[in-house]
Amino acid sequence: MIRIGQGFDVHRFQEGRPLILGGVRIPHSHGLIGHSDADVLLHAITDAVLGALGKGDIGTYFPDTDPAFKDADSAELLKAVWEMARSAGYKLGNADATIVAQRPKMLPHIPAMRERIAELLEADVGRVNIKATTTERLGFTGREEGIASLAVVCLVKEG
Ligand SMILES: Nc1ccn([C@@H]2O[C@H](COP(=O)(O)O)[C@@H](O)[C@H]2O)c(=O)n1
Ligand SMILES: C[C@@]1(CO)OP(=O)(O)OP(=O)(O)OC[C@H]1O
Repeated sequence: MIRIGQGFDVHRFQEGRPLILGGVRIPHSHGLIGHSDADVLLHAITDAVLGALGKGDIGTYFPDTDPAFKDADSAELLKAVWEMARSAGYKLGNADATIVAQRPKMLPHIPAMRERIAELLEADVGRVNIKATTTERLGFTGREEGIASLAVVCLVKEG
């Protein structure tokens, strides 16, 4: 059995916040704000896993009104969702994601993000691909107001 899910998320920049993407701290003047640590890449991947499972979205399980998830480590949220996939008998086929950001340059940080995401999804790093693009200074990402991420996840189960 093969199941596919997609995810999309956006978070706003604020000066002086830590920037955490794909579970990796990235040096930058601004970080993202949210109820959690605002890891927009892990949120998109979490939603893609839930989409593949047909189990709703990240806010269904971790509401942004619940103080329990204030400043939550998004890696822990993805781990909990991955446990749902694993207990249903799925393994990662592959994950592919795009970070939409004018700055900072993501390329130097992508190997570390791939390693961390592969670890969270209990898969070889070759099954995880992360890309980055600017929007050529157009729109909210181009104005550096925030970062968007998109993700697709394919889950596979024997039989
Ligand atoms: N924040 C970003 C954005 C892009 N990259 C890398 O640059 C390449 C060219 O980006 P364009 O938006 O001009 O197509 C892109 O393919 C990425 O490799 C990046 O590292 N960080
Ligand atoms: C992760 C959660 C929960 O802390 O909060 P945020 O960091 O605001 O992220 P978002 O992608 O807006 O929605 C999911 C939330 O429920």
